[in-house]
Amino acid sequence: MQFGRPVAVLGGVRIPFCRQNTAYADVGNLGLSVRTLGALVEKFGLHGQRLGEVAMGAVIKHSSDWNLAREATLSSGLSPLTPGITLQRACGTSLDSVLLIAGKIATGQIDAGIGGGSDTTSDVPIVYSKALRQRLLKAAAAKTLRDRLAAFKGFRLSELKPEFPGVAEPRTGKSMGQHCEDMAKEWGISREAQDALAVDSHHKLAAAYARGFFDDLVVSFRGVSRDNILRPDTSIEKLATLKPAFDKTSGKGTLTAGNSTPLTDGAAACLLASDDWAAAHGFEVLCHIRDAQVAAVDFIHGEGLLMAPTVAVAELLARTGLTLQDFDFYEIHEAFAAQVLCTLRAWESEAYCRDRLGLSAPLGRIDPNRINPNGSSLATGHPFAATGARIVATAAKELKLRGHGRCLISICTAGGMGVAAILER
Ligand SMILES: CC(=O)CC(=O)SCCNC(=O)CCNC(=O)[C@H](O)C(C)(C)COP(=O)(O)OP(=O)(O)OC[C@H]1O[C@@H](n2cnc3c(N)ncnc32)[C@H](O)[C@@H]1OP(=O)(O)O
Repeated sequence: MQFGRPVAVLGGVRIPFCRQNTAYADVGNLGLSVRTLGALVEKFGLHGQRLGEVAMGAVIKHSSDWNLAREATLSSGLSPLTPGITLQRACGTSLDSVLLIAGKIATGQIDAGIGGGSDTTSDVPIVYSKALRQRLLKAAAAKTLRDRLAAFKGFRLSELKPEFPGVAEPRTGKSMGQHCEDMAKEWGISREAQDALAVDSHHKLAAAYARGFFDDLVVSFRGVSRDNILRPDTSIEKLATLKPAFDKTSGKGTLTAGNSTPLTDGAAACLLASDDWAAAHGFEVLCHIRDAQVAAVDFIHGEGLLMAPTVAVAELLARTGLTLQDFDFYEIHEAFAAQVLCTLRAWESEAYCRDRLGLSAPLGRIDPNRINPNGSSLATGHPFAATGARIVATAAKELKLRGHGRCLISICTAGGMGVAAILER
């Protein structure tokens, strides 16, 4: 994708992210999205305005959420004439929501729109067994009492066993954490390096809150005004005491609760527009989206599940003529500390860059001090479909404060995909 008309990011908001089964335990995706969209409408004074599109998503949602984006839009304060579309690309969802809106602005289909997403693991769809679902449907369609009762002939108590949505990849049966544990072993990522990255993320997020960075980015909800996952006082010594979470038996597991994202509830959204629309409404352009790229890896046949950002970024750099070092800072989603470190090591690896990315030289090292300057998912938490919009809003604010610069965004997703984008000011 290459943009035609410039696409401006005007800003974003999110609610504080909260650990599963805490402050938002009884809210649901619609409630999280409505609070967030409503706050964005408030921030930009968009009450009653008709925007071109609202794109939002959730990775785990109820069918009763219907078209979540449209339903949230109808309760947001925007004009009911604003359409809404719901999409899903696992943890890339709300970066993709932003990019969908960006594409529509770039091609002139719309002048302004909102991209965002939400997720809750506190209110997941728990369903009956397929056998019981079929019986219930048959019974509901039956025209006589006899047919209704016949639908339950041969019913077994085991059919009442509830089914929970899995966090495992359907093709491999392994969880994201197990896949990432495999990657950490393949790339030789140490426990110490993972813990250090995690502690750093908490400290950077705490510092950003302390200097007021999030004052206009995070809106309180349900009595919470700051991500309740954040542990400003965490330390390498404390993290070193935690037991492996995904490889509990081999004695070689390195991923723990401290260097993995916790299951999280939350939502985030960003306002995008053409330069003309921004000027006409008196809004400052925080930055522009220069370009973006999506890629996938063949994790079924041995590639690391969360390695696709290495490919997306390489392709993005090739198209834009930029090098990996041409960025003032990087927003690399921290699904797990190990996944960030594997990605960095792959970009530095001559063999990987040659054999997998088809490059004549490695993409090279990036300055660790330029990565996630305001903390990232290990400290904020990771409500899957909210993370992309959180990152875009954070990066746009950082660019505004710096006055100029360029940011590379990279997000790994379930299903072996990666989404990357470039923001510039
Ligand atoms: C989905 C996509 O498309 C792509 C992606 O992003 S992949 C990533 C998707 N996300 C996931 O897979 C979620 C992975 N995380 C999990 O499954 C779970 O959080 C987990 C299995 C890692 C841990 O679960 P848990 O054991 O319930 O964690 P939790 O009880 O909170 O923490 C365990 C201990 O660590 C401690 N701890 C955790 N983080 C800590 C920190 N930063 N500092 C100090 N202590 C910490 C806790 O206090 C707790 O200690 P106690 O036992 O003394 O109370």
